[in-house]
Amino acid sequence: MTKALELRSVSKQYGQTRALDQVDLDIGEGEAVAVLGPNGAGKSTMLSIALGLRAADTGTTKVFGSSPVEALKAGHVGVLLQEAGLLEDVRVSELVEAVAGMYAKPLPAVQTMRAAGVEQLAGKRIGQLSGGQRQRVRFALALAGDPKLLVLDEPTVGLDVDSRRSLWQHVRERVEAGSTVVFATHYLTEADDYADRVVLLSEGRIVADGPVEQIKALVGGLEVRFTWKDADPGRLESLPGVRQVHIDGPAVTLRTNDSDATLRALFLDLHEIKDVRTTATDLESAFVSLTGGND
Ligand SMILES: Nc1ncnc2c1ncn2[C@@H]1O[C@H](COP(=O)(O)OP(=O)(O)OP(=O)(O)O)[C@@H](O)[C@H]1O
Repeated sequence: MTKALELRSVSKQYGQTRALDQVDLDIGEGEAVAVLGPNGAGKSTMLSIALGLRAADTGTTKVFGSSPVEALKAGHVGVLLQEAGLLEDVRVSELVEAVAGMYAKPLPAVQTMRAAGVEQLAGKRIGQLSGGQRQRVRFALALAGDPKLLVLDEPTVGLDVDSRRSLWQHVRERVEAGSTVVFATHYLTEADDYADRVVLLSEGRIVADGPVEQIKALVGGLEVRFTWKDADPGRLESLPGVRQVHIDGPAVTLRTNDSDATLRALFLDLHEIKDVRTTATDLESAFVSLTGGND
């Protein structure tokens, strides 16, 4: 089966900064993949190399089996980049129509504008739009060619809650119809809610790659939270199953491989604790643990 995206040993250096270090990545058609990582991890660099907008120093990149530039020319790829410039003097509908006109099989402009929530803004000039409205126009331009692959770099930055929801709803509809979506985000809940797979980047390297559930499982088990006024870290560390102890004032969080054993020992031993809760490790904890928490 043709892959939507294939990176092989891709490296990129800016001066002394190694932005990408031997990255291998395969994304199949129909996948929804979130690229996560702290600031400077290499997310934008990786996406722009995948799009042919920056050249890698070494390695190869293929989009639907061709070079990224050929795939773009063929109209297979729609792109939303961080803070991409827009022409200030043209009206929204004119811009959407102009971009659609560059593709072989575009969506009707009205449909694109409706999908991106900019229908009501069609007659406005770009220069009159707010930051969030501009971001929705960028999304419209990414959709204009009805692409098989959507690449979105932090697509919901600056969007209000309703606009975010509607953007993701549209993205999911496209994925369900067979399109591929790759997006970079800092919002872990977006990866959790809208991606099937998470690629975690840290210092230019992929440190984890898999289904959301698998990434969560990598850091393992459950968290046990409770309050204990004068928590004794040594005692907590010696409880069965406990891998990690975090104390913040009276609030204690334990990460454990064996929550049953941890809870049994807690209740037997420590009568002063209150408000015990257990929760599955969330993506945020997985992220902090796997990237060293420098976001
Ligand atoms: N044009 C450039 N010139 C020099 N250094 C650059 C350039 N672009 C990126 N870098 C550096 O490369 C590294 C990776 O940057 P990149 O923008 O890919 O990270 P990112 O994960 O997208 O970060 P963010 O979450 O902040 O958007 C960073 O250390 C950054 O400072």
